[in-house]
Amino acid sequence: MDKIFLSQLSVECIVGIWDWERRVKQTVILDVEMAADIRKAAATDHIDDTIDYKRVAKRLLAFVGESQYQLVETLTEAIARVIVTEFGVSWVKVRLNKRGAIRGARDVGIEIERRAEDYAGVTQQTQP
Ligand SMILES: Nc1nc2c(c(=O)[nH]1)N=C([C@H](O)[C@@H](O)CO)CN2
Repeated sequence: MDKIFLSQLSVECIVGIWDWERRVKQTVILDVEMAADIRKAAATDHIDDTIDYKRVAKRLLAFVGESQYQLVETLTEAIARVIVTEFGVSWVKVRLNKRGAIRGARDVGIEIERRAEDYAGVTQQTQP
C-alpha cells in the first residue's frame, strides 16, 4: 500500500482537562499517514490525481487550531474523521503528541488507525 505522510505538523489549540488548559493554548504535534494509490498521479503528473498534502495540512491546521476538546482521544478521533470523510482516504493513521504534558516525560499522546468503513454514514464535520 502506498502512503502519503505528514510528519511533525505542529498546531496550537485548546486541549486538556484542567481549568488552565481551557484558557491557554498548547502545542500538539501530528504525524499522519494516509493510504494513497500514487500510480495514477505518477502517470499523469497531475495534482488532481492524488491527495494534495498541502490541502490536508491547511485543513488540519485550521480544524485543530479552532478545536477545544478535553481529551487527546477525542481530538485524535476528530482528526482521523476529517481526513477520511473530507479527503476520501480509505485508511489513515494519526499520532498525536501532547509534548510536555507530563512532567518527567518528553512525549505523551495517542495513535489510532481508522478506515473509511469506520465512518460509514458520517457527514463531513463542521467547525467545532
Ligand atoms: N488518556 C488521557 N489522559 C489524560 C489526558 C487525556 O487527554 N487523555 N489529559 C490530561 C491532562 O489534560 C494533561 O494532558 C495535562 O496535565 C491528563 N490525562
